[in-house]
Amino acid sequence: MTEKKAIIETGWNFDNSYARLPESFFSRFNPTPVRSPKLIILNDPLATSLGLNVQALQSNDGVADLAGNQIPEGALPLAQAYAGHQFGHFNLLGDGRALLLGEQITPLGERVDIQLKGAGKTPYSRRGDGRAALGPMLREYIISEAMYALGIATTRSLAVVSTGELVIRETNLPGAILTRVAASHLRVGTFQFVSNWGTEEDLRALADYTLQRHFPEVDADVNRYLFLLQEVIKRQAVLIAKWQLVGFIHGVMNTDNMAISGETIDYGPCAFMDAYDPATVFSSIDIHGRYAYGNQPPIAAWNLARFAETLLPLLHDNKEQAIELAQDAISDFSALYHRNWLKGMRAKLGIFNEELQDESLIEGLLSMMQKYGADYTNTFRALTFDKPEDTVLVGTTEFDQWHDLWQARLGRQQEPKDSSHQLMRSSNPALIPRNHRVEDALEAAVQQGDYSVMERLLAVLSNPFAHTPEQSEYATLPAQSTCAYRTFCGT
Ligand SMILES: Nc1ncnc2c1ncn2[C@@H]1O[C@H](COP(=O)(O)OP(=O)(O)OP(=O)(O)O)[C@@H](O)[C@H]1O
Repeated sequence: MTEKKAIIETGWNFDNSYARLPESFFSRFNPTPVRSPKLIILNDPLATSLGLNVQALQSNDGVADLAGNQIPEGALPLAQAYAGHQFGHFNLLGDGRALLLGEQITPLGERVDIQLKGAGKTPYSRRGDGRAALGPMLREYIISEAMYALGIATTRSLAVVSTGELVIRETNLPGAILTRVAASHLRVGTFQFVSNWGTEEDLRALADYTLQRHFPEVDADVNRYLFLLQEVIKRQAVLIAKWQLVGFIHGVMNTDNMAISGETIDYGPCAFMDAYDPATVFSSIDIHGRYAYGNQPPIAAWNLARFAETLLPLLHDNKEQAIELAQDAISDFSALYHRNWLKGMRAKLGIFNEELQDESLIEGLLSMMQKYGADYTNTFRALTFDKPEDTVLVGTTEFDQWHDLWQARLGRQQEPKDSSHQLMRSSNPALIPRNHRVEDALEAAVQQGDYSVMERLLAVLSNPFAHTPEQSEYATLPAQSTCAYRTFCGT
């Protein structure tokens, strides 16, 4: 009897709804094969939840899929066209180094984009090489997965494959491809592209597609395009509030990096704030602080206004009335954002009910943190565990006074102290991806080929609210302040 070798199916289950949109929205294009692909990291739980077989993905065939060296059955690779305001300047862009393989239909019936980032040149590459370097792709993997564990809507990372080829940047760097998973890659910039270069029919097709994909609950008797605008605004209000609450700085909030789904997208120059300061900027290219921590909410509103402009022809036949509808919707953003932020801040301080003075209590703490350069994450953590001695604020009379006010505030609510502690524990992460920890992990990986540092970091980051001793170790600040820390994008 001859033994049959069992073939394990990878589990790709593609549908390609985006490819059914007007042809001008994208370019069908295949990935450019790479010399010697090697699997660096695979996200096993994510693969399983997508209906993919981990063992099959680890095999030569699986790695060839993730490297773009072969096209999985049912995939229809394409580069999406989009435009965007980059630092306020409008440009025609598009996937210059990413290719959408297709939409994976998961065992739960959900539809997610599977995209290879760094898969080679596309018609939108302009002068770029279509490639990505290993360090930045691992960085995207680490931070996006940390954001997911923090409960923040985000694109996810399925795998990183090294290519065996070098990419030429300031120096030669090892190349890599990231497999990104997203609810979709529809961006504010996608609408800007169609609004500028398409017909009204194209715009309606895009808006209808987006509604069907992300907001299928839309009622038949409402203005569906106004509903789309309002829902996108709501999702962004939730998202940006969550960023602010954990001290996340995106770094490059261009309109092409604002996802219609409400997920965080593009982990280029992002980083987490250490000492609390609204003016914090990490990105080396953000010279004027346009995307500083404290500017993120108004910048989100600005981006949403650009989104609203694209929808004007669909909102109402009468231009004036369309503008009025759009303006009303946009003006809701700051109140929506503020409500989400305040709710989150109350939770961070163990407060369940609402009092008018809560905001001044919160502002009081934040301004003390700013004055004394207190670490944002660790201060809330210290308060969570009644360990104010762990913050630099202790010893100042301002802090003692503030602490009394806070305790009195907690005393005025009906909840037992234990419940407040529970709420704080689940609202204040024990740790965030500290810049120096991320850099250490990347250095070991890229310079020495040692992935163990990154794997340990990913393990502690996967459960940020556990408050274990190991996490405390990872929460320590670097010996020197990281204020001078700079991130770079476009690699
Ligand atoms: N090496 C490259 N080759 C070709 N195009 C590139 C390259 N790097 C960036 N681009 C393109 O430049 C534009 C802006 O780059 P940005 O760094 O914001 O995007 P990205 O990180 O490649 O993609 P995404 O926003 O999908 O995460 C995008 O259109 C992107 O495709």
